[in-house]
Amino acid sequence: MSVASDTGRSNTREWALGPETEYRFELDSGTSLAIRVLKGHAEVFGAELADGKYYLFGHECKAAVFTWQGCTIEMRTPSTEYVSDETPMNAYANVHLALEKMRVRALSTHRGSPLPSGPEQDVDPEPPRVLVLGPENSGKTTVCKILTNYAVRAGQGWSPMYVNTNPSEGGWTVPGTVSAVPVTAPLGTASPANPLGSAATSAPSILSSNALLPLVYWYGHPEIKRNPLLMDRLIRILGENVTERLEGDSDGRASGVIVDTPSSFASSPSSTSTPDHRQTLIRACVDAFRINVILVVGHEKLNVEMKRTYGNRMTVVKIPKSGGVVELDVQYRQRIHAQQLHTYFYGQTIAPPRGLSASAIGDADFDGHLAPSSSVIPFGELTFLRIGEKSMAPSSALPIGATRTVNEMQPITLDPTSPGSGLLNAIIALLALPTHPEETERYDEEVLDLPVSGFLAITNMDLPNRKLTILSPSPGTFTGRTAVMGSFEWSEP
Ligand SMILES: Nc1ncnc2c1ncn2[C@@H]1O[C@H](COP(=O)(O)OP(=O)(O)OP(=O)(O)O)[C@@H](O)[C@H]1O
Repeated sequence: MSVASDTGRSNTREWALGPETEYRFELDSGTSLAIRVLKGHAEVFGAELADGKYYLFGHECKAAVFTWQGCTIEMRTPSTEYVSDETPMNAYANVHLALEKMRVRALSTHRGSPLPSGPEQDVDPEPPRVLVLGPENSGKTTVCKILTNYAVRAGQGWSPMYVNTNPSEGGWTVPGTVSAVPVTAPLGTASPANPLGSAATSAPSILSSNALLPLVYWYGHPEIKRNPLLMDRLIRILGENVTERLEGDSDGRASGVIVDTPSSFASSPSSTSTPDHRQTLIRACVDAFRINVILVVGHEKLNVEMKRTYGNRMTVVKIPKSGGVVELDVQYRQRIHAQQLHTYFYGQTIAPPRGLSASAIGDADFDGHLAPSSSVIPFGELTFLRIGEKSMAPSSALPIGATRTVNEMQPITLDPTSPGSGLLNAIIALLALPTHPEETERYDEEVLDLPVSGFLAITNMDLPNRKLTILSPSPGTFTGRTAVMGSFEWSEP
């Protein structure tokens, strides 16, 4: 049972939540919410809330506070809110237990310890490498977060590798990327601008104890159909790097891999002229991350299709979609992209709701302010590239017999002096330096395989003096570096 009561203090309310219920909320633009647990235990998408500590939510965050045994929570300035006792948490917890068993067996084998007894005694123990698929707004990212957070909280020292292959979601950096990171502490949910918590690259030092250093590749666009070939290549290169990293780390390997995917992997794009690349991209993920478990969130047809394609060599399980998942529309997603870009450069700041002072919050949550650096550099200091043509029809849409002069993966050097360069206000990815210096001059397709060391925004172009102004998270020199443009634009808020 859930009971709300007014505490008498302005804009403060208490909710008593019954066992296995969740308090769901949606924040309007410009509002924030502070929640603390007064009694019992509660969690947000698998991350436990410490007793008595205020947790701030902002930037149109939509989330839920779930409790297994019941609890009392207090909140300030609630907006859209309701309590539900119909959640899929039991099903998700069962999946977690099954994955946990796989981890324990994989680690025991590696350490040469006897395997825990059970019917799987004869099966070669492999850690869980999980691919999460589902249609738009099915809650895939939330499932990935819950499973990752439960693994981290299991007290076994697991550090599951979280892989984000959804370029529409910023993950730890900016939208337009694919990334991976071994997670060692529960992933928070304060703002959709940081859907997986903060990363070390842009997090202030006060958060660094919890900071993550993701491996990031730049795709450059929010939609997969823009350049599926590039996406395929990035997934494979990310997979190679993840596998390489885990080879030397047996405990990390036993923790397994959890891969979040874009919704376009689950449903064909509506345009009839666009070839259906989803099967190819699902296969790219399966191969790249050596997937052995596929979770399909609430989609019977996809579940059947996956069982038919992969059922003979791995576990394919359909899991229920939560009734709490919010339908996010295109405008919301665009606002969040802008917010994510802003957060990357300026940090995350959530103003506490009215009536709650900064000292009551008592930590960095409410002010993760960063100071980016703006510098003026000559045109020649950076080499600018774009991958493929600006607007490119898929190969299948070309007239029969026609071949294109520029392919989807060809890096094209951009001339900042040319009026159509599109560089003004572009978000650009600064590529990591090649490990072999003799490769610095290569602008062939291999440049695509370089990870990103950071992102920049071009805020001004001075054509007469051949200079541009660049916003970067921290001061630095860019001489001789290569930067790749995508389709994201910077706008000062
Ligand atoms: N139980 C819940 N209660 C309230 N909000 C929720 C709940 N579960 C998920 N949400 C919210 O619903 C939104 C969509 O969820 P999520 O991002 O997990 O879906 P998705 O399937 O990964 O989305 P996409 O279509 O971008 O692939 C998010 O804002 C998330 O925080």
